[in-house]
Amino acid sequence: MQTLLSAHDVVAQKDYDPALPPMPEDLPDDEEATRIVCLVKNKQPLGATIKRNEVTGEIFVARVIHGGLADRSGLLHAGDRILEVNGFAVDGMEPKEVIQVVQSRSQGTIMFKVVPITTRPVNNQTMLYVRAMADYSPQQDPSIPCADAGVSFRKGDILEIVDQTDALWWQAKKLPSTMDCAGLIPSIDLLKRKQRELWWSQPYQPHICMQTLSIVEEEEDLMAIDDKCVEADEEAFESEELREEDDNFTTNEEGIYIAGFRLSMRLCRRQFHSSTQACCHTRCPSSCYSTLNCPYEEVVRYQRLPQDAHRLLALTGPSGVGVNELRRRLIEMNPNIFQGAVPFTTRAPKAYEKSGREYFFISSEIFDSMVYNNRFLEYGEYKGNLYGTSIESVKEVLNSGKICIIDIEPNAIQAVRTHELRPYIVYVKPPSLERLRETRQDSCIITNYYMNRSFRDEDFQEMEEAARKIESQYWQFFDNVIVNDELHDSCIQLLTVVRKAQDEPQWVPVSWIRPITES
Ligand SMILES: Nc1ncnc2c1ncn2[C@@H]1O[C@H](COP(=O)(O)OP(=O)(O)OP(=O)(O)O)[C@@H](O)[C@H]1O
Repeated sequence: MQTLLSAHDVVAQKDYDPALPPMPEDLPDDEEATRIVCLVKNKQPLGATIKRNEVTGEIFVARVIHGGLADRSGLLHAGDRILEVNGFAVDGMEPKEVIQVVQSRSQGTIMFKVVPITTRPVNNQTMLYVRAMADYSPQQDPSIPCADAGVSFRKGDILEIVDQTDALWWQAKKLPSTMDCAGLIPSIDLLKRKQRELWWSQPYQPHICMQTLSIVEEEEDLMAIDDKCVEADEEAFESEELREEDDNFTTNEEGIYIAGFRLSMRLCRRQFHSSTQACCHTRCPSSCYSTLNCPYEEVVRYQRLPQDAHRLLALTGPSGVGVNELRRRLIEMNPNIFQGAVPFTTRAPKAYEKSGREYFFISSEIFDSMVYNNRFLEYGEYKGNLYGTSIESVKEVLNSGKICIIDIEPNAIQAVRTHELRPYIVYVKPPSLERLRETRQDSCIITNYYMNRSFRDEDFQEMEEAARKIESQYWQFFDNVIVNDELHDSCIQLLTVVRKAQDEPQWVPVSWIRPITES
């Protein structure tokens, strides 16, 4: 017992605090209150940046990175003035020289003598989650205070913003993250400014959306030339369409009709997708100009409740990649669960057609008024008739309790992304050229001019090129990506993705959950 007590006394009398330098005796009365901060550093960075007052030469802590060593110590704060590092007076030094002093002690104890900031800003910020709508690389940004402290991100990445106190540099973590430590990202204003500078610094390069428009014009020219060399005349073409529908798209045994696969509708969308991007600045939604307005989109985690309507499933991809094939297979496999939306048209019904089954047949006046009232997700013209997929058609399927599955041109994504449809957007990506050649040997495509012809090498190259353009403009909007290599595997993948979309929490724009009410 006595040994135990004496052991206690020995331990209790020992001094475990770090040995601080003795207080100088000749301290002037007006000496500022200083704090000695001792940090034991392992290999990880200190987690703070510094800046120099160019007039006085004084060195200050510019920011403390959330979750970093300095932050976790709770002893260093943005605005603290650094007097000494490991006994070296730093006033008048260049920030680089100060960093060298810190780095010379890559591990072990570092001692800072600081004048603490008197009024520390209260951090009353709530956590914010955003989806990046642009790419950012700190290593290529000469204006970042410390490139090593930066977080790089790609379009579509989810960022957890933990600090917005600085007007220029926010602190964030890229999710999913196992790191405690945040990093620097440009604030929304700074990123907008950077994008604007990039935009205006390339005045002679055609902007992406303008390129798309010129492609459309080219296609229309081609169409005019090709009218002379189509394999079949219009009638024969129509009858091909009829045969296709007889084979695949009539009522099946249970009386379920697969809507939205009609050839004219598909061709009109392909030809006239320019109608949703009439003007670069106002309508080009997702590319160049609008990302300047919103480089970060605020998002929340959303879990659909069993009683809620299903989320719309929208497939998109370059022409010929297999969007329709995947959609058709999904509906055929589970017609009680999946259904397409019935499109509208101004063309006259054929003898075998029923309104509300193949199409809703309406007059041009009604069609125009629906366009005027923004009731179409997509619309266009083909051979003098108008075709379009309406919001109501989609809602009708969703309200019936089924999952509505549609395919859209990428430039219709913005029209689909509304809180009432809450779409889950799947991008169908082509595999490598080699795999396209191997897997599409027995497949046929429908081109603007030929009904069913074998794939050619130039089709694959066009597909790859189109995929590159789509990805560079729209990647941020894709909730999931399926590489359509082996068809069977892609179908299984799509089924898994659908289950995820409906039953697992997903990041969605905050405006879908808390719609902005106009006052
Ligand atoms: N993974 C695949 N392997 C082999 N053939 C495929 C695969 N996916 C699709 N196909 C075939 O490729 C052809 C084009 O597919 P599909 O009609 O679905 O294209 P799409 O993406 O809808 O393009 P578009 O809208 O321009 O018609 C079809 O004959 C289809 O059966």
